[in-house]
Amino acid sequence: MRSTTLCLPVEGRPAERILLGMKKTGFGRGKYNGFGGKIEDGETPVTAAVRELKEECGLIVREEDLEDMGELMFVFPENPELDHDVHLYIVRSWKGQPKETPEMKPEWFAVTEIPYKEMWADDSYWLPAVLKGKRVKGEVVFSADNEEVDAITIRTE
Ligand SMILES: Nc1[nH]c(=O)nc2c1ncn2[C@H]1C[C@H](O)[C@@H](COP(=O)(O)OP(=O)(O)OP(=O)(O)O)O1
Repeated sequence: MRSTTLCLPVEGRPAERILLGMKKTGFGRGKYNGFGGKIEDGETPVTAAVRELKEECGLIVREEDLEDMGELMFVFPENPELDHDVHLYIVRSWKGQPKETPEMKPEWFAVTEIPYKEMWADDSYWLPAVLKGKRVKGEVVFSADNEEVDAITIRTE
């Protein structure tokens, strides 16, 4: 099973704005999402999160500026090869400006205007808690078409 990262740049504490990216290629194409991807051999979740953020939207962050917001497991019963876990991070400090890359088109949203209908179906269950500063741990089971949530267990800390 693969492990991935998902990093959410935000402004404000509590969060007032969030940077999301419209994914242009690969898994989750056509959806707004945080920035991240597979943890490669030899990487830690944190080093992978730093690399992916730069690759996908050009922001340069320090490892110590990543706030660990927990871990989620995504299960696709009809496509077990898609099963993966994701290490979640929030970051509030970076260098550079968000820029469009071949993978993602970044866009700022007020936290009151997050486009949940154009995001992965699980996000509306856990993202509000994470934006309030709560760490989450949980599991999401997707429907046969990978578009709906069939079951979800989220614990907040
Ligand atoms: N249900 C879900 N909800 C969510 O909010 N993010 C999800 C998600 N399922 C996957 N993701 C995120 C996690 C991770 O950042 C990304 C998937 O990473 P992958 O490595 O599979 O895809 P990529 O096409 O980005 O590949 P690489 O960048 O080449 O590693 O999508």
